[in-house]
Amino acid sequence: MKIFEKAPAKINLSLDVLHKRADGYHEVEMVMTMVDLADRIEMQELARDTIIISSQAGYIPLDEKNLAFQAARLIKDRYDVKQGVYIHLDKQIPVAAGLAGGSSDAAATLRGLNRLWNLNIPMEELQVLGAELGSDVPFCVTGGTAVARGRGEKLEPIVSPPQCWVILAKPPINVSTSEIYGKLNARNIKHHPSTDNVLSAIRHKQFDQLCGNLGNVLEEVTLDLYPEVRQLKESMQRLGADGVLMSGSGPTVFGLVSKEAKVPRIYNGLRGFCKDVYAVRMLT
Ligand SMILES: C[C@@](CO)(OP(=O)(O)O)[C@H](O)COP(=O)(O)OP(=O)(O)OC[C@H]1O[C@@H](n2ccc(N)nc2=O)[C@H](O)[C@@H]1O
Ligand SMILES: Nc1ncnc2c1ncn2[C@@H]1O[C@H](COP(=O)(O)OP(=O)(O)O)[C@@H](O)[C@H]1O
Repeated sequence: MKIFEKAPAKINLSLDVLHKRADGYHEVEMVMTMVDLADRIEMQELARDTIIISSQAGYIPLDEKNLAFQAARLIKDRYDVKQGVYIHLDKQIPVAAGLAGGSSDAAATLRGLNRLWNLNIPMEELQVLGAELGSDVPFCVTGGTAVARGRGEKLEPIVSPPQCWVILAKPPINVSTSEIYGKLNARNIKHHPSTDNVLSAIRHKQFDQLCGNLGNVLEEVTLDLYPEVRQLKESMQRLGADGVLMSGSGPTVFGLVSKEAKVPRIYNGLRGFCKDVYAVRMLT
């Protein structure tokens, strides 16, 4: 049997760091949502006890370093599954972008194999498994819109943000999440976003309020290290996006746009100097 799962990209509408923990992780408070840019994952049963990964993308690992491989191995080990699986990743989400492409592939693999092997694992249990693979995986298991706390695994689902266009632009650099967290001085953050204001704007479907309250403390680090990300943010603002923010640890910058008529100008303006530009909808 063969099944398919979609693995959408996430964006962080706000990302606050409360403090650095004794285990080295950072205690976060983030508002996360999914956008309509997704990898497509095909999973096919194999009688042999093996995990095989393939992808059309030449730039991701296809061995045990792949997060989809790790997800398959985890579920096989934990539930004593003797069959194998062939997993093909049709990558559409740019890699190491701050869009959780790998985490979403891992989450989709957990959901897919749960179906393929009729394991009937509840979603909450899949999220607990996902946390072993990465901090963003539990959110990606259920998707939607949520506040994430802890190191990202404590989730509180909330209503969808007001519908709008999301323009994503990734400059041609790779950013390491651990390097960015490593360079953050959690005791000396200049500007904390207000999670409450972001949540209130979402609950009351106030688009302008949402745009005015977007904030990400990791921008302080990434924008200083990579001036091209700061330039990209400024370009997106100049081209007329209503709210602009870096997603996660970067380097992708997203712009929220309410009027469809404004989208082509921003998209084409960015394409002039950035290859990876996408105009997508928020997933509601
Ligand atoms: C920054 C965020 C925001 O959504 O996303 P990305 O930029 O990666 O998409 C996440 O917090 C990233 O989640 P994820 O990419 O799953 O991180 P992990 O694999 O768990 O951790 C990678 C490294 O980041 C650091 N890390 C991660 C999460 C956290 N709350 N505190 C940390 O300090 C740790 O150094 C860890 O070794
Ligand atoms: N299925 C996968 N898709 C993308 N990247 C993957 C995957 N599996 C492992 N990786 C590795 O994970 C790292 C982070 O990739 P990704 O999840 O796309 O970025 P981010 O955490 O910034 O959102 C990259 O170095 C990449 O090589």
